[in-house]
Amino acid sequence: MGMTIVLAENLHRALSDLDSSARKRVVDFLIKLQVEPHASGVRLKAIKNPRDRRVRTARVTDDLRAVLLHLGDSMYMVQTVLPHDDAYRYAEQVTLTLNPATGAVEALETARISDRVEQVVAAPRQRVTDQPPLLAHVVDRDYQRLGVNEELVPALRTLVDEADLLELVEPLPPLQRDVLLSLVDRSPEQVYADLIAPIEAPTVSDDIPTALASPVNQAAYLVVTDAAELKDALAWPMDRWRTYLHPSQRSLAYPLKPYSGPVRVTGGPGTGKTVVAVHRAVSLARAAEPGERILLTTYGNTLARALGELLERLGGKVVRDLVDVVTTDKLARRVLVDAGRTVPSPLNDADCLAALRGFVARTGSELDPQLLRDEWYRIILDLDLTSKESYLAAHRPRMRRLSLRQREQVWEVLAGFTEWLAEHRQTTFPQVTNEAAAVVSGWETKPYRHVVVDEAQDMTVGQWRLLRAVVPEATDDMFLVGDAHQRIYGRYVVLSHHGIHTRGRSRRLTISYRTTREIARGGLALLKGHHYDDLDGGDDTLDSYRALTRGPVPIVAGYPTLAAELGALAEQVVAWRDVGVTMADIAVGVRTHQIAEQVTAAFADRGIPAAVVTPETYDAQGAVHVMTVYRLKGLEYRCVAIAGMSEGVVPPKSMIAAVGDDPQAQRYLHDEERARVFVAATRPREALWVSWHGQPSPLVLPLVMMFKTPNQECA
Ligand SMILES: Nc1ncnc2c1ncn2[C@@H]1O[C@H](COP(=O)(O)OP(=O)(O)OP(=O)(O)O)[C@@H](O)[C@H]1O
Repeated sequence: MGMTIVLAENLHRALSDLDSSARKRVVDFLIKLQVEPHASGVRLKAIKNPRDRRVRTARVTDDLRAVLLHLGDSMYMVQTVLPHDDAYRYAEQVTLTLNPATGAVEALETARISDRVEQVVAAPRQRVTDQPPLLAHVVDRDYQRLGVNEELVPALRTLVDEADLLELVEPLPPLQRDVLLSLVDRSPEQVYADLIAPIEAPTVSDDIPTALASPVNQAAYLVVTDAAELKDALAWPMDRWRTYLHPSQRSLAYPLKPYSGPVRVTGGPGTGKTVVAVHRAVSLARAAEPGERILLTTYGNTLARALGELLERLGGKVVRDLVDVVTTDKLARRVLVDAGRTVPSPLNDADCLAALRGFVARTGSELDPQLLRDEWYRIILDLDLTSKESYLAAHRPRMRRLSLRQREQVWEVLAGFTEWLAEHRQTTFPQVTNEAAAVVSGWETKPYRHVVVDEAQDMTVGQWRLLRAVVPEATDDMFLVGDAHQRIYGRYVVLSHHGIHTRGRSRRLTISYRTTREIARGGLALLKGHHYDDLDGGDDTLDSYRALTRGPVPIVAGYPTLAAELGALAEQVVAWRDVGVTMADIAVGVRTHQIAEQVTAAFADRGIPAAVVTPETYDAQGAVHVMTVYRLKGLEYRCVAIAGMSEGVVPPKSMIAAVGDDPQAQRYLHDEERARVFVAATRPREALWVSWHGQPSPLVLPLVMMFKTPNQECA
């Protein structure tokens, strides 16, 4: 029988520093260790004077040594792989302990921790400054309750500078690091609620193999017992989230007992909602009874494709085959086709608007086609209203105010338009969705046992009706993730009004794993002073939203002309490339397709490869990805530029003119546009650029105030 091998998260970090041939040698070594531990190639050596007697080293290449801990007759934990001297230094000082507060198994580098503590305590700036300590609001008992190593406390009491804190936390295990960085601007109670309370059953076991099975440790260690699993876990490139979910994420995706009904998870950008949704789909698929199917759905094509890829990478083909990954629009068509109906290819939003324009021009109506489409989509079709009376009496949350006479006119034009569409054998997605919801409601056997929804904030009422109807009301029936701050299509929904009751089963994720603190701060500034809902009629807030890594300050700059702006942006792209960012890890988000074309043309003139991204080309290799801010939703890149953020473009002049002086309509327009800017601004993992020509859009002014360098003048 082979060995049980425990892979520490640390090892993955060490592997990312190695080139591919060295990584392959590490994988070969680990497979030998797992399969034939006594083979001649694997020599495990105890070292002199270890702090932890279980420590062993092993040769991987002439230069590289693995550092392991022998945890029992047939169990080894692999901590890291380092160059020879570093490996021995690490091996001498590492010690494996159980955190009494959290139950986490922690590999502590005691000497490094002591050195950092000494440095901080002795740092000259501590003595000359009269600033209060950074963590003055935390008392010793808090540290104990939050599982912070007691050796750090003297340094934590005195440090005044966040840079010192970053130094201090660098050698710590991930959970302690998260706790300490979170304490900078949160109370100990909030940090406890966010990071420690979600650790289910933090029963501290003295026995490390037993402790490794608890959720908190599954976040930092992967236990493997066969070579295939080992190979898969070390496949490259490796996404850390595949294996090391944060306890607050893991407890959502892999709950200890079934949920008694629908679950709602909210959280700001990059908090891992998609990752949790995909893990949830995997966990449901693995537990599925024969014949049960799972639906994993979202709003747009690009995202659905990305979800399918994540699912397969995480769960493999067996899981992928049990889960239908489709947009909710496609689901609607599929249901009708399965019911034997003929469905013409539906018009998309833009085509529907064009058809309405033509119809309005032919009938001589003076109503604005955009308004007509909004009334049709957001009220008549969304609420599935089939009579004029029901339309005139309908509740109109977040819609433009219209007089009774105007609404009568709207109904008449739209009744005519609906007939015209039917005569021409055309339909739209909301119509197909309503028909599908009605059809599937009548089915005794539902097509799915579980439904998982990503980007829930952008689903329409009609889509919720359909989603509720495709799955029976039962345990674990629906799992929804979303964020109203990122609602870019203005669909305000109260889930409980549509038979989706999540009360008592809602959770919020708060740590962004994507953005830097600087970018998160900018994102929050964009939304400051505005209110957001929690998808179920309550309020949501990003008060506890935070990022843990640092990065460059966003570049926020205005130019006199579009040509000057795109010239400067091209220089920035070259600067990113020069520091090693690949072209396909750079995205440019703009407000319109026309500006997207102008960006690619300007880049082409300067020899920078760039492609306007569609769902089919979203992974275009070797080129900067240029797209509208809508398409950036759900995606992420190392560097993101949002360009053309000028007054009159964001929001577009034509839309401002169309809403006229109705203050409510103006507010909704600005809310939607703000959400788009917010979504775009929170896509980068490392660097953000925001620019405009002429005057800046009022929506980016908070960024201008926060980041603009004094020598950059607005044009
Ligand atoms: N536990 C984790 N450890 C490391 N990385 C993680 C973890 N969870 C998520 N990530 C990474 O953080 C990034 C954001 O995750 P994800 O896309 O799931 O967030 P999201 O909340 O859906 O974001 P958005 O709302 O902005 O679309 C991804 O790169 C993901 O791989």
